[in-house]
Amino acid sequence: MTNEVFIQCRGLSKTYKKGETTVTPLEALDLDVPRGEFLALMGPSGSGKTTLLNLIAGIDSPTTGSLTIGGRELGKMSRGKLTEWRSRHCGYIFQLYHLVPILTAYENIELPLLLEKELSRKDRKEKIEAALDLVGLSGRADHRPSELSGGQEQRVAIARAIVADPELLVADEPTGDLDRESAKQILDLLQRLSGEMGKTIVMVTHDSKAADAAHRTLHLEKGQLVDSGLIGMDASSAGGEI
Ligand SMILES: Nc1ncnc2c1ncn2[C@@H]1O[C@H](COP(=O)(O)OP(=O)(O)OP(=O)(O)O)[C@@H](O)[C@H]1O
Repeated sequence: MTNEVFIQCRGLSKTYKKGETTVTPLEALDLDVPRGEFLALMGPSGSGKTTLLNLIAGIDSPTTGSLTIGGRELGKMSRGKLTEWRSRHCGYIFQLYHLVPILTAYENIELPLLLEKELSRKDRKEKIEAALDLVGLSGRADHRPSELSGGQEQRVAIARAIVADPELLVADEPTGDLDRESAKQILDLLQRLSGEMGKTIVMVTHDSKAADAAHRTLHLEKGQLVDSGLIGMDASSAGGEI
């Protein structure tokens, strides 16, 4: 982990209006995430975890406040620019993998690379094989999702998330549907991705054992952080080692 703040949220809020009702899943949130940190977010159902994750991943835009990632202000980007930013800089890992069932592991991992027109078939092959090797599934390239275990499917999904080499990975309950042993393999992999490859990882989880794999755990309640999300201000109560 470095001292450089990679993700910075200041006064970050998200509001949805449905008819007469206004819902505010996130309210005036301040958060610093250093480059290379593996951060876990916990909190009760409806506390705003997925909303925060989707803002950080550039899937949704904040209503007010600022969100800067790698020096770029995401809140000011148009929809098109945000989509372009996301495809280059952020890999998303879902609880239920979201693999395409009719494609093989190799073809699923290839999907994000098809957006990069300048990459040749050979370049793609090298990257896909490296990603398969990293997640320990080199022998399963030709298998479809239905021929893989849940843990293997999640490893293919992680290979797909990292194949284009984004600096940031967001994971929404990546171990939520897995047994202990498969969950441990996924968490070990995420630790390696931050520790050895310098990826910044933000992971939502309900499982405190999964959160233990992260450098730091923050808790959300009613759209606000219970612990300070700022580095150096309250590191002890944040449970972090930074
Ligand atoms: N698109 C939307 N329109 C209206 N309300 C929304 C929308 N997205 C989220 N919300 C509301 O925002 C609140 C926070 O939702 P969010 O999904 O971020 O919570 P969560 O902490 O991830 O919950 P869970 O652990 O159950 O996944 C909820 O009350 C939810 O109903």
